Amino acid sequence: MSIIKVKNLKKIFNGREVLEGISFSVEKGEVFGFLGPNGAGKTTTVRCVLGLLHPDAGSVEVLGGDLGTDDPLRRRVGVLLESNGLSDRLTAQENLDYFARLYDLQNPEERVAEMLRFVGLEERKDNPVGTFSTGMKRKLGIARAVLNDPEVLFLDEPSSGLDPEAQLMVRDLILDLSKKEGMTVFLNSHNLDEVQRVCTSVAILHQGRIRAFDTVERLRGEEKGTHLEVVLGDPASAERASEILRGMPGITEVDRENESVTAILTDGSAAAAVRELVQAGCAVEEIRKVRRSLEQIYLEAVHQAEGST
Ligand SMILES: Nc1ncnc2c1ncn2[C@@H]1O[C@H](COP(=O)(O)OP(=O)(O)OP(=O)(O)O)[C@@H](O)[C@H]1O
Repeated sequence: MSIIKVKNLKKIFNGREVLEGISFSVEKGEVFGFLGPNGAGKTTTVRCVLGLLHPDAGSVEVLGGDLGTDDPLRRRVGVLLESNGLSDRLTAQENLDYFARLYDLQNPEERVAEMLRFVGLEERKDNPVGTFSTGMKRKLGIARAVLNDPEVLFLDEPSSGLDPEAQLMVRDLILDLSKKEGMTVFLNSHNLDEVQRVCTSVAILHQGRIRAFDTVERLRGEEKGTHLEVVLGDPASAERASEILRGMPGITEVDRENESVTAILTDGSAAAAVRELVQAGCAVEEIRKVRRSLEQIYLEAVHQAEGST
């Protein structure tokens, strides 16, 4: 079931098409990463999805409706944009109490206590937020965004400006929300490592067009099998090894570059393949399983797009 559906979305600013008819969807329970270089149109897309900006063409649906016009629907959505939406003068508890009243929660005290625990801030609940570190403020911002137990959560650059430890805490919170609470998460981020670790699907936007949109697993080619790289002692040995691998069942997409041979293992074990190479007299120096990183995929998509414009 699609929680977010974007179809042929167009947005024009000052006569310039900033979004050129983009389409993507986010399924229930997914953590979706929305990627793209500066100025690609990510914020514009998110503002259209949240109903803060009116598209020039196309359609946007969140939980089957329009967030721009449907008040009850907005209560089923959590949003954490650049600012954490907190008052520095109030304590952590007072901040959440305020939003609990705003959302008209049924058991506000319980829910606020639960959320302070969830983000690990119960011991600091009586301190003014102005005394908090950037990481603590971000965690409280996430607690604020999920206070009303939303079905879908929008996060804009949740780890920007955070040190590695705080980034890790934010990442764990996102994974907890997705795995334990079954929340659908829309993550707008430049942090490819974070996206690779938490997202199940991604879209890459570049100059107002979607250049890639798929599950992380498929983009990394993992559904095809295990990607292997075999390093041999010399190019001749590598050529011989690639011929042998090409003739083996359960191995596809064999490619050689200098002393290195890459292949995809669709069936059988890497050890059995290496045994055959060694028995045939190939000087195998190293074998490793390789995974395409999201960074490679991202850079390829962006460079391809730049080459085609
Ligand atoms: N209100 C506006 N009026 C005119 N142009 C705008 C407006 N908002 C955005 N733009 C332009 O639209 C393009 C896309 O901007 P957007 O902020 O959506 O990009 P982004 O992908 O979010 O970038 P970043 O990663 O830097 O935040 C940019 O060229 C920007 O200058």
